[in-house]
Amino acid sequence: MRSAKLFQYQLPMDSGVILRDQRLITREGWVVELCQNQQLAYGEIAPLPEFSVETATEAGEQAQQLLSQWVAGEALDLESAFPSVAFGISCAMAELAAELPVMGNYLVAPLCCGDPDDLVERFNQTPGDKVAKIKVGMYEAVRDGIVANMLLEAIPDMQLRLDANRQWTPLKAQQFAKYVKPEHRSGIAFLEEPCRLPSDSLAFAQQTGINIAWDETVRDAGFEVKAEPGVAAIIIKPTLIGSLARCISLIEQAHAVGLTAVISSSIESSLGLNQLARLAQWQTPNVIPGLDTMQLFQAQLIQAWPDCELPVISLSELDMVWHK
Ligand SMILES: O=C(O)CCC(=O)c1ccccc1C(=O)O
Ligand SMILES: [Mg+2]
Repeated sequence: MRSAKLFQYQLPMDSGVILRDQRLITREGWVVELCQNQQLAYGEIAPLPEFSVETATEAGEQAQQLLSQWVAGEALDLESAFPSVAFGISCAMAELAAELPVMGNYLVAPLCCGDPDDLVERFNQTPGDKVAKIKVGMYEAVRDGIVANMLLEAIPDMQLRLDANRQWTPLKAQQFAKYVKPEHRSGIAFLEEPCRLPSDSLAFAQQTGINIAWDETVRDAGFEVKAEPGVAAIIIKPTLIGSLARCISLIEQAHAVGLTAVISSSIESSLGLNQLARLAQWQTPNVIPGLDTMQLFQAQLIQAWPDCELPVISLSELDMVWHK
């Protein structure tokens, strides 16, 4: 016997969360509940404004269709579903089948704003490799270069991940690189998407010896996982990519050609973030995931994130919008 429910959630965000051109005041999404033989399983469907192709409304409508099929015992075609819907439903199905292991990797790469004392303190509080991430490309490229160089000098045993989100022209990317001393460049684990064009990013990596990672490019039509000089990693944001099976296939392809795969958040609530930590522990056990996004919220959802003190909104407080 099967039944399914869909709940709607809205969570208040911290005041300063900007997505591309838009301030994100509330995070909106859906919680899927699957029930089979009295066993319950959950998943989160949360298209990210400015990043997802689908809206929350469209995702909710498609989720209802797919959940109806699931209740009727039909096979689901998640590969043609919206990525956020495919991810949320496949997570709930994997939980039900006890395929998604319970243990998570909660050692996130701290998102840091450039203060080395801040980072040193965070590293002192957490075990594991020292890996941090900074966003670049928002201010002067030269300033970004100086900050990166300073952090690498201050914490020599740290691996730094940088993320430019395609903000630089090739010239600006060069200006950045000029300020990172050659001896520090190996301390950069990777720089995500320096330039608008992937070909410019590749040329940058090969000219500067700074490794890059694909993030946006992974979601471009026709993307193929392949080893290329200067490419170290691919970033997997499941809510933007699709089903667990699709994410795992990309991870396996990356590993097969010697690339690192990094599971990363699309600003899911604590519910989805916990599942991402579990996916990371399962499929990329030796890689610190990019999941330091709880700090962007003012509340958690259903399941708390480790050591996060924000209030937790329970399932019974959500509106059930559909059930079958
Ligand atoms: O990757 C991380 O460490 C955090 C997540 C993150 O950076 C992100 C989250 C949502 C949308 C875009 C981005 C981004 O890569 O800039
Ligand atoms: Mg990015």
